[in-house]
Amino acid sequence: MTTTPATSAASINPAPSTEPSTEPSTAPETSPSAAATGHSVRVRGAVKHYGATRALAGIDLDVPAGQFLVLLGPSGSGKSTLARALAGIERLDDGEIKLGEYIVSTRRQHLPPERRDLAMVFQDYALWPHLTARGNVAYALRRRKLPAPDAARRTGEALERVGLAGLGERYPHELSGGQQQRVALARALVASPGLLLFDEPLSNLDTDLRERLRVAISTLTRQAGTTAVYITHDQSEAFALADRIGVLDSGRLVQLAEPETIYHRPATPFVARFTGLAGELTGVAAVADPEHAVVLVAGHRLRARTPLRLTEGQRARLMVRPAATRILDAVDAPPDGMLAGTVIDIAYRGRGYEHVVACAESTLTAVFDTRARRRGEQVCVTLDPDGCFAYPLEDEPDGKSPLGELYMDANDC
Ligand SMILES: Nc1ncnc2c1ncn2[C@@H]1O[C@H](COP(=O)(O)OP(=O)(O)OP(=O)(O)O)[C@@H](O)[C@H]1O
Repeated sequence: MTTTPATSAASINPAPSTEPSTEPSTAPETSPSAAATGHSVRVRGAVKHYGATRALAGIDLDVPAGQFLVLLGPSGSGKSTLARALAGIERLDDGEIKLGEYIVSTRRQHLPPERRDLAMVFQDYALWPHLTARGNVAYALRRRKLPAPDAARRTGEALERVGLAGLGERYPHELSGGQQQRVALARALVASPGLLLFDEPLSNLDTDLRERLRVAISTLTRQAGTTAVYITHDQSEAFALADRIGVLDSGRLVQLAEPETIYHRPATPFVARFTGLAGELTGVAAVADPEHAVVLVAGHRLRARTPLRLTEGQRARLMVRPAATRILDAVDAPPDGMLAGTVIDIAYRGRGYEHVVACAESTLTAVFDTRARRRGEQVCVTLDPDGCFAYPLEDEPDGKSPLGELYMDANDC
């Protein structure tokens, strides 16, 4: 099979702004035509080591053309390495990457970034400091060999699409961080690449800007019909953007699914934790079938989903989504599905209050009520079985036991 995208219009972004102020030499373009739609992405057995560190431990991944995939994982899980391997910035030790019809990486062959018909948006914008906003965007069309009026028109349109029509003549140092990232987005979109790679593009921006630029990335990428692979460690960003989410843990893809599936059926305790919990409880499975279990927690019977096989009598960890919790007035003997607890903290969230509640020798955070409870108040917490997941306690791969820990970021989902 050939390894060259014969009709590709290579357009990886220029080097970061720390580079000398000369434009890098680039391979001649194979065709001036733009990709009409995105490329499919196929990764098989991708392995990458840095010395003794295994950054990618055999990744298999398929992204259909035009889909928006978010790779979600903690620091060091291999997200950037995978994105850089897709871009061609890193060489794989083993495995294969196919973009559209063309194999671009194998153990022996490696197509350079500028011939992969993709563009990348980085956390630090990576704009040329010596070029204006317009110049930076136009740079991505340099190898299209378009007539000058066409290139100028497309550059102007791209700046307009990202809301920077009036700022084209400014240099990067004359733009805010959000505006610089909009330039980077326009530069990525202008050449209509087959694949857009985003490496934590919103990390340097404040909350309001993040939200607005996230919407711009979501809408403009989808309008362009481009395939997107977006890297983040922020679960709320992942749920908001993705058609599908791939969760990475220690160089492995541990779940790849629609956001709804990741949220309602996290495949492992790691996925559940990393996608937002109010807290964790331990108990013993009293009743278990393939889909659900009743777990006895401090004498209370709590129903939960069972993403992994759980047998009766087995010790279980019950993981609770924030949205599955609700606070009620205390009752003498809480019925099944409820726990008695004590409010230890309260946070105002506009639409109501989130409470931290000590119960069953653990702590649940982000327990919602429209009215504020008092610190020290005795309450009941109801747990919706659809937002609770019971896993065998001894099957946890990381062996962590975060009972009693507070889940500070659990309010995002
Ligand atoms: N150039 C390098 N040299 C040595 N080790 C590296 C290099 N790049 C990455 N690693 C290691 O490979 C592993 C995966 O790193 P990678 O940057 O892909 O993770 P990540 O999920 O993107 O993390 P972050 O969110 O912090 O950027 C980590 O253990 C990291 O320390």
